[in-house]
Amino acid sequence: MENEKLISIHNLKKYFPVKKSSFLQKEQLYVKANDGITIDINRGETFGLVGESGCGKSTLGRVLLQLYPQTQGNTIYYGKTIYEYKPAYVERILKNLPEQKKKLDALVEKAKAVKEDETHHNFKADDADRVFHEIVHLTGGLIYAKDLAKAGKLLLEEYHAGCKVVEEAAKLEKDSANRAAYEAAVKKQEEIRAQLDEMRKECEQSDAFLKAEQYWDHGIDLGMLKKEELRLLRQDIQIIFQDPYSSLNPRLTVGQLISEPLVGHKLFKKGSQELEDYIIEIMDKCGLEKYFIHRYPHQFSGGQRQRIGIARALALNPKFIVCDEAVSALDVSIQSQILNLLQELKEKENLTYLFISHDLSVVKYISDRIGVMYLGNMVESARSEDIFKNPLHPYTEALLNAIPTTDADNKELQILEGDIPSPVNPPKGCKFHTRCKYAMDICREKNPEWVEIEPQHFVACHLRKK
Ligand SMILES: Nc1ncnc2c1ncn2[C@@H]1O[C@H](COP(=O)(O)OP(=O)(O)OP(=O)(O)O)[C@@H](O)[C@H]1O
Repeated sequence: MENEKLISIHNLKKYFPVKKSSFLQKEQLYVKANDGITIDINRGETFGLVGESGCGKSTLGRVLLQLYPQTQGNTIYYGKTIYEYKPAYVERILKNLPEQKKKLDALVEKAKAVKEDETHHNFKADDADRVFHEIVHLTGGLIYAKDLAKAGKLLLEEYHAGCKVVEEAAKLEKDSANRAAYEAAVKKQEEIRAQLDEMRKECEQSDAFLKAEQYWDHGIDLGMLKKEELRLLRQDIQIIFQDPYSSLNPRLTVGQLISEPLVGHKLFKKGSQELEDYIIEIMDKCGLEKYFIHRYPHQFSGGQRQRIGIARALALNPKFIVCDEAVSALDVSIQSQILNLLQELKEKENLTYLFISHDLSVVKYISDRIGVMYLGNMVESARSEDIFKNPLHPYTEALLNAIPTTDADNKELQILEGDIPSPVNPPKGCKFHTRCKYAMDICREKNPEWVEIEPQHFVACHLRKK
């Protein structure tokens, strides 16, 4: 199923435990680096992520790649379907649907019994929500079917039929004589889907059913993957770091640096001519001369080193790249060259970027949409031009006012009076209220909801009610 989303993040949380200060300290404290982020990233777009240092941008980038395991929430990846990828969790859930539902119901009951603590956290509610999403992406509304064992069995048949379609399609690509087998596989899947539709009609068309129904798709829940499954999927999802000095192994030549992930993923044989040809092709795409192949990172300038980092990520033919402050360490003139290269590659290679930067003028230049983060939360997101023309969150407004007018001034954002509160013990209510000039009583009490005020323009602020 085609989906314009490439990644869908739901209630994503990443908490880092803080080391206890003494053995008398009972409560485990956490740095709430990401504290409930819900956002979609669409195919082919550059999603810019801005906010002051420490607001959790890098953490979000790393959690998306599952370099850090997520504490809560769901990250669904649509670059491949479950039929193509066959992650083990699909069978585990569908084979045991009645038990899965029981587990979910128990979590929902527990969540109801827990009162939110003063920092508005109900961890049981998070558990229930996560497990709900883990299941409904596979079942849709059939999670509420009367005969769950039967629903699970049929969904599993549909899944196997879908996997068969993928296999036959691959054979067809190699051999046109396989058309009949392919068509038979498609027909079988359609028949099972028709039976599933019948089952759906038999369910009570309640709000809960309809809510679950909207999630039925064939994306991959990254948080559910086993280590080895994740390793394979990393081909699709790459990262480029800020500091090309420390992210490149100084003992390896450019050729070795680019070939390392290719050999690791068994795409090429070490030392083969094909590999060398491919590396030169990638280097060329990234503006690196062929004869650089035997040089070491220290023999290059910062901009060239960043090109090596880009080539390394690009070599695996990824679909999605997190660019984490990818140009922040470079001189302004070099920055624009690297930004142009990224832009060019995005179009040629059909890439999607999450572009993390503390510098709004850079983000403005490259992004289709922008998300603004404050203390672990997304406070606003919209199309780039709407963020600049019509900022709805007071924090976004302050960020925009702080864009330096002389572009030589590329310093960390120091935009508002007052310190950023601690992410270990953030302010109650809206986390921004301690620095907001419009703060009202409700802002000190209640966390504002994330609402869509205009198409594609989301904000979490009590001033903006729909
Ligand atoms: N591995 C870690 N262990 C413990 N705390 C961490 C870890 N990584 C990040 N943090 C904390 O999480 C919060 C968010 O950090 P993060 O690096 O994601 O912010 P950022 O917006 O990218 O800022 P910067 O641009 O300064 O890196 C910070 O308080 C940081 O100290």
